[in-house]
Amino acid sequence: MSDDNTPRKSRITREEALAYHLEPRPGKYDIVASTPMATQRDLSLAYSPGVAVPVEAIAERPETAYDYTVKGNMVAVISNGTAILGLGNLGALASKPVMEGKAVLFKRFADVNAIDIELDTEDPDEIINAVRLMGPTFGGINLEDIKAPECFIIEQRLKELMDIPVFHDDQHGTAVICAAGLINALELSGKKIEDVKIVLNGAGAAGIACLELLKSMGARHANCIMCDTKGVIYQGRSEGMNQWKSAHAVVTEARTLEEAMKGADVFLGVSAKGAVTQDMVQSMAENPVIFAMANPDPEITPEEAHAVRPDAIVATGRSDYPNQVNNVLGFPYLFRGALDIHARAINDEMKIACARALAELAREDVPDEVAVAYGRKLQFGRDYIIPTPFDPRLIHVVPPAVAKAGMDTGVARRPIIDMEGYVQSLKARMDPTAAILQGIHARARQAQARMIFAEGDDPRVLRAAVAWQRGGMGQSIVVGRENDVKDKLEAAGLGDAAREISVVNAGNSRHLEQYHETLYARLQRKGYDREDAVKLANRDRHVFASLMLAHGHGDGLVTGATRKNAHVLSQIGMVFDVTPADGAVGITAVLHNGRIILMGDTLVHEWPEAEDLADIATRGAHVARGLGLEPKVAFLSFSNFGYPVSERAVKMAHATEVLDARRVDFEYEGEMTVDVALNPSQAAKYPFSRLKGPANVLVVPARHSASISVKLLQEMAGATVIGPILTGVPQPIQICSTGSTVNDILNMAAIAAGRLGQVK
Ligand SMILES: NC(=O)C1=CN([C@@H]2O[C@H](COP(=O)(O)OP(=O)(O)OC[C@H]3O[C@@H](n4cnc5c(N)ncnc54)[C@H](OP(=O)(O)O)[C@@H]3O)[C@@H](O)[C@H]2O)C=CC1
Ligand SMILES: CC(=O)C(=O)O
Ligand SMILES: [Mg+2]
Repeated sequence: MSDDNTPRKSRITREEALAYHLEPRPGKYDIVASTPMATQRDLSLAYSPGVAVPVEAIAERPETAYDYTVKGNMVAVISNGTAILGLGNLGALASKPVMEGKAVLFKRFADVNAIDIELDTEDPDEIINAVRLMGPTFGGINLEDIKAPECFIIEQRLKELMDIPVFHDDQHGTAVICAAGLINALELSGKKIEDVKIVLNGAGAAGIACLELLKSMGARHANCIMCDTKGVIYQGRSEGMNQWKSAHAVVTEARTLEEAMKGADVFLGVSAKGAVTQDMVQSMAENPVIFAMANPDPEITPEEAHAVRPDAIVATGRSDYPNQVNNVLGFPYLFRGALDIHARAINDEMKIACARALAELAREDVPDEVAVAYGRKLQFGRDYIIPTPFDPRLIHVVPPAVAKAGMDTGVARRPIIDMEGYVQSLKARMDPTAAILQGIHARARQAQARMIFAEGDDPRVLRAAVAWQRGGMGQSIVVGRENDVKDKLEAAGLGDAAREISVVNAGNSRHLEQYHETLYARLQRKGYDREDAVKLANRDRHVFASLMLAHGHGDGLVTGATRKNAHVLSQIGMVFDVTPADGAVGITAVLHNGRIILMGDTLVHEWPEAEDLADIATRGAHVARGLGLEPKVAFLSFSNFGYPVSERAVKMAHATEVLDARRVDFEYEGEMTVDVALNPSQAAKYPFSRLKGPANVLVVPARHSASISVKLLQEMAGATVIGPILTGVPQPIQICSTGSTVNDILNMAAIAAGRLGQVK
């Protein structure tokens, strides 16, 4: 956490942004089948002849399309690229990264399936026709980054033509979030919407919609001045006008933004980077509210605004400043609520319900996990006027408010009867694994560790080290040769990072003598003379990095991306006690399809006995708790509770007896097969089992079975694998695998920094 209660700014580079879109596959999403298509029977059901049955059912009763197809959870994100963020008209193709991004946000935040469709035309009639014809496919249409005034015509006409919600996000999504933020900002500055003087810059899609919504909430027409590239929109102006702008023209002497800003209480920017100067901000009324919402760069930065007006409440559209007023807080949840009532439209009442729900949520006590994720205490106030996008409450607070408003105003085809049940179902929609990864990174960010990256000769490691430091996670210390690190950073397009991260090696370390002494003291009775120890410390980066950690010249260590686990562990063992006898255990987290399991031992014990298996279970339970899971341990084998009989299975059953004697405080059971451990219907055959629910910690008989299982899940199912997490030792050391990506290395660094595996 930073001392000044503001988040650390994370910088991203051009190269990082391109790499994010390039890897692991071009683009940002895949489409995944929700049914298996494995057998001849599946084929007959999913396709011919079985598919004829739902076809006929839908032809007879069209509303059953919501039951038999993906329509009811499917939204089209449609653009022609004429107003891509604040970048202007860059065309349909160039808008695709933004539209794919919106599709991913729909999925990530509200479990709505969305697909991007870029239409290569600026002709409103062509767009209207294309979208109208797509109607049967989707439960809703999200128009995006289509410029004004064409967007108004397109949306209005499609609303008339289509029987599903048509929603231009830049208009109404932005207006809703702006309204939510403004309700709270005005509350904090002690002003009323009826009284405030509002200046809005940008008379396009977002601007017109924002002002309309605010007026419907009480803002007075005469108090609102709208500006565009030609200045103030006053009554009688003829240049650059259209009917939508005219509706907001006022009688005023002001002709420029600068003149309009004098004495204004509120500035709303949905125009372009840098459109507002410090002088303009300076001239505003007391306790001014400034929402500089242009993306990716605001009209004025919070630093610039605060420098001249410390009393200002400032928001931007970006995620790296406090108060992110961005439509990402709206569209996922508005559509979730609308889809769940099979809505015909998203109307004003639903939008206002969304704005009020967001405004109210920001005033509530913020759960610890959100505070941790943002690395600072979030409390309703000038730096927290609106919930943050990663707030896990949004999914079950906002859609019910939207759905209820839709039901009350008659747009629901299928009203929700059991609202409480609906709230529970929304909670269950969210993939807990995302929250777990977020938690790992949040805890690490809070620790602000000086992370030692031992393998500075590897470009992946260097990119991870740069991302660690630039991402505000802490300081990066790279072990490597200065010139080599510099060259490799340059080759990765990160040349300027060479000055930012520390590069340490035996040649430039001030502590080399100390390291030699420590290593010699440790190894002298293991057949090493002083010269051996000196050479080892100087030449082996795993040993050198471990010595740095041992002397407190770093707070955590990540290595293993370039050499096999077993080798790396034995080199670390030159400095630290990391053998099975010392209590070390490797636990791997496997994340897939919204589930997480922890598997052990994947690193240290080759062939564990019953006592070792009990240790592994205990360490697995410790890691589970560190991740916020209540541990349920299953000892796995090929048999269930004694049948078929085998020496190998018996040792797994004995492990439960060891835990009985130790009186541990977590659930465990065994031996059992993996399906009985994970599948409640299989588990039901053993009603005496002490596990209440599916296991989440799987203890396997030996390291080879652990390795086979993890790699099989990774290769066959595409599971995300984190680990092996080295646990049971006091030092925050984590060992990656040779196939690690930059993200995998960052995850391991975060685990080390958060001391997830460490024993107290
Ligand atoms: N934070 C958020 O959630 C959102 C932010 N936005 C941001 O709002 C901005 C506008 O988007 P959108 O409404 O879709 O685009 P449009 O193209 O529909 O409208 C742009 C408007 O801004 C005006 N404008 C452009 N540059 C200036 C300037 N320097 N000074 C004054 N007015 C200017 C244009 O004036 P004229 O009419 O004279 O051409 C036009 O009225 C973008 O930066 C976008 O990123 C948009 C949606 C959501
Ligand atoms: C956030 C958004 O939709 C925009 O800037 O266009
Ligand atoms: Mg947009």
